[in-house]
Amino acid sequence: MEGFALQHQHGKAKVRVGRLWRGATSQEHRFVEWNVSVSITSFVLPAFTDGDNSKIVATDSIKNTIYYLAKQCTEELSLEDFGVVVGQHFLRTYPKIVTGAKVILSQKPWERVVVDGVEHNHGFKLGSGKHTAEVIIGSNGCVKVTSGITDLSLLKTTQSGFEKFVRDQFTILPDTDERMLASTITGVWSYSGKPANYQRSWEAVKKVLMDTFFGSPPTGVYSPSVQHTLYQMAKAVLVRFPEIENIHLNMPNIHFLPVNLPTVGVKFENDVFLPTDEPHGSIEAKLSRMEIFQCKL
Ligand SMILES: O=c1[nH]c(=O)c2[nH]c(=O)[nH]c2[nH]1
Repeated sequence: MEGFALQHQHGKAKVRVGRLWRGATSQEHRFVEWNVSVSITSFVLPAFTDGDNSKIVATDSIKNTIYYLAKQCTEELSLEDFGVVVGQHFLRTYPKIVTGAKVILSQKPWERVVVDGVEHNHGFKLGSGKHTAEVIIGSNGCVKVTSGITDLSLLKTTQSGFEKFVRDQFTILPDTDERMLASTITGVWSYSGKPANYQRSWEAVKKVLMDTFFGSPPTGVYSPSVQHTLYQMAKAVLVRFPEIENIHLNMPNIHFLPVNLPTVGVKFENDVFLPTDEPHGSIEAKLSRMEIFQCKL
């Protein structure tokens, strides 16, 4: 091809879908709001090189297919399972054209409202922490699923410090064993095997992440750094869920700056803060299971 190599894909990005399941017998409505992006790899090189569109599945058709498949899913299903349905559709419908599909999804955190301790049949409010997923399907039908969470904003007002770090001529920050700890967490984890229920699994992972960040309600748990807390959170997930093979956590350290007003005699006593968004500490890590190599003697 004219001495060049071209890698290409096409699809539709950010297709917004609301899906309501009304329940045949109960009054209880189930509702999700999804954002779906599909990207397919296919034999459409002539479209790029020669203007021959004859093998292009139109991105408009891809968008319409997403709505069609949402309609076909008459039973409630998880974000991940819908991603698999969408990806497999294109490979199965066009086996001679489509060689792979990548589906990136997110779910708005609508959650059922509870009124006076009773779950509402059809009332929802926005919660925190957005469920994300990515499904990659190869030409051999092999499916790779990752799940994730974004915008999980957590804050604790004590049981956090940062001490004994490198000191040089640029160091102003004092050691402290008493500070706020706040982060807006993004996490992505991959499954080696399919969990019984992706949505239940996602909720359980979110709970483990939060419980580990905060520690027990009365006393909490001391965090000597964001790094250490991140590691504890990631480790707790891998220990608790054998079907998860790795987890990547991004935990910006969102600073609450001490307010001192010396001219009027106001001294910071961990009471009045200046909340900030930027700049923030940028701390991320991926924890994976070690592969165990067995020697044959
Ligand atoms: O938990 C922290 N980790 C750091 O690496 C760091 N750096 C910094 O200035 N404050 C903090 N806090």
